[in-house]
Amino acid sequence: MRPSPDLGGISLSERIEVFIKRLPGNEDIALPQKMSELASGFDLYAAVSEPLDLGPGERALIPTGFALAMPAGLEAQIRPRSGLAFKHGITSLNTPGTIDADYRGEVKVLLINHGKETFTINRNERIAQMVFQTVPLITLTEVSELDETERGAGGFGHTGTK
Ligand SMILES: O=c1ccn([C@H]2C[C@H](O)[C@@H](COP(=O)(O)OP(=O)(O)OP(=O)(O)O)O2)c(=O)[nH]1
Ligand SMILES: [Mg+2]
Repeated sequence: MRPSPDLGGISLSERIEVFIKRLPGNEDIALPQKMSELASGFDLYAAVSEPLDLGPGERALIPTGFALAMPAGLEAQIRPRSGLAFKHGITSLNTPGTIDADYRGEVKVLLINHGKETFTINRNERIAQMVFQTVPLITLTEVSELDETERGAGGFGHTGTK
């Protein structure tokens, strides 16, 4: 058996428990679901009270009907679904959206319509996906000088013309 790398206490082979709370009035909304065994993301379902029309260029904050509590050292990212983006131009404006470990409010999805047609978001429709990630606990230490590297300050394409 191969050993799991140590990620500061979080073992990749261990399941990490994240608490999810359905918010009142959302008993009919599906909880986030993985659509295949090893999917990265849990698909998120729209908790709009009635169908919401998103016209070309319009954006809207879509409720999901749940809140989370996850251990320190995790975050959740809200990412677009590629099918909605490809077929309809529907994506998440602030992708990847950041759900902080200490956030206890309703998880929301900021959608924008980059397509040419109005897109209707129905209750309980899958609108985005949520991927959990580990976030190392960092202390930022101010210094007056940084070490030297081969790259130095080169960036923004300095290694080639394309
Ligand atoms: O797509 C998103 C992005 C954020 N949030 C919630 C959870 C997150 O923990 C909180 C704050 O998000 P962020 O830090 O991106 O927003 P901000 O503009 O910096 O607001 P704040 O000052 O509250 O941190 O809003 C969502 O529900 N969905
Ligand atoms: Mg913030």
